[in-house]
Amino acid sequence: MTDIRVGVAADAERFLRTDTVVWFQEELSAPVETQLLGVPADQRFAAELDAPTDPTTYPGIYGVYPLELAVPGDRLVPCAGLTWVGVHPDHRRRGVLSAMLRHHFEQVRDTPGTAVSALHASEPAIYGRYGYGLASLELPITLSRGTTLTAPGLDEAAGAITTQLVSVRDAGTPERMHACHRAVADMGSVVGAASYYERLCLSVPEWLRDKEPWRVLFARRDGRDVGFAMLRRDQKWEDARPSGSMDVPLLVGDPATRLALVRRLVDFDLVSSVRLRTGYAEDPVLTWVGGPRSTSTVSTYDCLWIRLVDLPAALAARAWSAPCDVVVEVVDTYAPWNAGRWRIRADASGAATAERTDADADLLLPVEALGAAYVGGGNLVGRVRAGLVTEARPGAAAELWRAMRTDVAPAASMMF
Ligand SMILES: CC(=O)SCCNC(=O)CCNC(=O)[C@H](O)C(C)(C)COP(=O)(O)OP(=O)(O)OC[C@H]1O[C@@H](n2cnc3c(N)ncnc32)[C@H](O)[C@@H]1OP(=O)(O)O
Repeated sequence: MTDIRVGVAADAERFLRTDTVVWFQEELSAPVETQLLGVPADQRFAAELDAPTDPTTYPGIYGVYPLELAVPGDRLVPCAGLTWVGVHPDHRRRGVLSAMLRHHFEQVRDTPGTAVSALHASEPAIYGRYGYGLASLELPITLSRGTTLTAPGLDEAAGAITTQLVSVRDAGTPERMHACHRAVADMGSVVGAASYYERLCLSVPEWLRDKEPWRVLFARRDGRDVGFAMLRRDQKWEDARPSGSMDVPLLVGDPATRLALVRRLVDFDLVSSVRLRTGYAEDPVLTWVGGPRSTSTVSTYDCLWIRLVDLPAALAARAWSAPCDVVVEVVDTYAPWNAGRWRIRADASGAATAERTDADADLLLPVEALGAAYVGGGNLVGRVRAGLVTEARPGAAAELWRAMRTDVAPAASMMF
């Protein structure tokens, strides 16, 4: 078999061209570095083969956005945001992705301070084999114009919010978005680096065509930004009646701020439906409107996939919900340094350690089960019942799960 070598992609144009072939996209007029904004040059990687290949593209590419993940305990921890993954159609199904992911895990392992990798999957069947667990769900919610949102306990705080609509092209918009997001990241969501918000605010002509530029509705309290909704409207008329739609990929703020923002979003002139791509399993929006049948539609998709790359460091980085003392036997093919037996102990203060042990295992689990449970979304008892985790000591899965679960389900993470 041909050898596959993975390293930094020195040729940015070749990297971009590979992406264009993989995703069968039109070529954009924006400069190469503009299109790659947010992926630092030393975080663009490529696979090369020993055999001769097309010199204008790479056989495979991937990139990493430097992110922060909001974990239990109200903390932001560094997280490698795996993205731009693509294998040239001529080289698929020969192990290029597998080689790139082995490389990615070694890179993350060797990056001080970063213990987890996360992604959004193009197809859900790809990443479980590499140790990523499905950590949260996304429930896009569509609301009709004028939907009533009932939240008596938040009315006063929401009433103190004013809103301001700006364009992504207005000076300072990415910086304001970044500052708001870092200040109020919901548990389970990710926050980008400053350059990621510049990327969100790019106005590439081919992405716009007949569409309005993205806009940002900032929420302000006492003269300060406290949240925002990113939005775009699409004009439409049916039988001479306005039936425009609005797309909202990002909604940030504490509950009262989100209430004020959503109330404003369902009260835009000429817009008859608002699609919040930010919904999640325990999203208060679903409660405020009176349940799923009070929406126009609500659907369910996989959202963030999380992979523990440095298992003991990752487990120690979050707060734990209850004490536990459980020995787990971890199966990990792609990051073999995690494989084997670990004693996981959490105390009443919420601190936890994972240490190597020779003691008998209480639980046998694939590393993706810990990734799925990392922000409190993937029920370990449910996995035992589903035959995906094996319990040697009855009650061990419940003990570990009670320590890892969280009071509310993880929020949906923004797309990256
Ligand atoms: C985080 C992100 O960026 S998500 C974006 C992912 N990229 C895409 O979807 C772009 C289009 N697809 C591609 O570029 C490629 O098909 C990739 C990247 C998904 C897979 O690359 P390949 O080099 O073909 O994968 P590789 O040969 O290493 O396959 C490894 C295993 O995954 C399986 N696999 C690969 N792709 C898929 C898929 N789409 N669905 C199910 N299984 C898959 C292979 O069958 C193989 O299984 P095996 O180990 O049991 O034999």
